Amino acid sequence: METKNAVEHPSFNSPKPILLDQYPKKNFWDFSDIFQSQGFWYTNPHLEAARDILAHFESRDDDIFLTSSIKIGTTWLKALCFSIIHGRKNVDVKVDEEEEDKEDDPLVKNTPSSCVQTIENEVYMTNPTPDLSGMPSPRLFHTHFPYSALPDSIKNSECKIVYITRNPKDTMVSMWHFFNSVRTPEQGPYPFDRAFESFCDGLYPFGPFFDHVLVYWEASLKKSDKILFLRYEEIKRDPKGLVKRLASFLGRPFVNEEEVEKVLRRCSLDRLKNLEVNKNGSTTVGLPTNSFYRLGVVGDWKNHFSHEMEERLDQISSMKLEKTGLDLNK
Ligand SMILES: Nc1ncnc2c1ncn2[C@@H]1O[C@H](COP(=O)(O)OS(=O)(=O)O)[C@@H](OP(=O)(O)O)[C@H]1O
Repeated sequence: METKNAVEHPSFNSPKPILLDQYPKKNFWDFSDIFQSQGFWYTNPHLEAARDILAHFESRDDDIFLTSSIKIGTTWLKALCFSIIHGRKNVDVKVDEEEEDKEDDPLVKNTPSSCVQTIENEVYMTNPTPDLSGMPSPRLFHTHFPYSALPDSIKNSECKIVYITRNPKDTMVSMWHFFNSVRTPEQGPYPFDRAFESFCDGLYPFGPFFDHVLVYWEASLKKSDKILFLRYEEIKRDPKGLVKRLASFLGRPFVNEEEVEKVLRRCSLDRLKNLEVNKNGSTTVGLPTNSFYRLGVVGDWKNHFSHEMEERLDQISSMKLEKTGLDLNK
């Protein structure tokens, strides 16, 4: 096999390096090189996974795909959907909040990322052609891929897609904190103004932000039975209402308010970030599990943005979202 210019990723040990010089390349925050394909930026392992997924992944009608760009609230959505689908065996048993950890909650022993695997990370990056045929239905997966990179079998089957997005300013701040948390003390934090520039230019894994959002938004308008479009801020504002909507969309409506409260309590940021399983250790692709939990508030950007930054991102936002009916600042 030709391996000229192939990039090695020892931690991912990719067995099928692909030729990368056909793709535009940039460096992402000193973290890794990223490559542009069909308007979106990918790391090399993600590009390889995208190719394998396109070639091999067969969706089932009862699959559920959670989709998002990065630092959007994916971990929360994973925990919520997993709890809605698999964590309601004891719905009739009223449990004291303090007893919660002792009962049969899979989230106590498993990170949300191991409960709902990101297909390009845990599934295909570590095993390019995994045999998923024995996996019981409903299969619950997550992906950061843009809609255009999803295989036809996902787009055309009866499977459901839940997309989540977030205010771009909070997303950018969350991303900055996340990638700083995986830098060495010698490297120190990446300069915020440079991070801001690359966010505005869409130069980060699975960027550009607005293009990612818009294609899912448009698809959700055309196929509202198949694609549920959610915003982080909506869930924060009305957690019960949104989680009920989510459960109904997934075909698992709640039977009473206690159930709703239980799922929300189990998936709260405070609880998850303090569970042992999320405090130590790392994901299969080497990211520290505690780096997925931070403040979880709406509006943290105000602590980081200058007035000029606020105006610039608002301008890009208005330009990109004009006439789409979508407002990400609400
Ligand atoms: N349970 C729960 N509830 C509310 N908010 C939560 C929860 N879990 C994670 N978070 C916040 O989500 C942000 C991380 O985004 P992602 O999970 O999308 O990250 S990733 O793309 O999967 O790496 C990050 O947001 P910031 O706090 O603003 O950085 C997390 O704190």
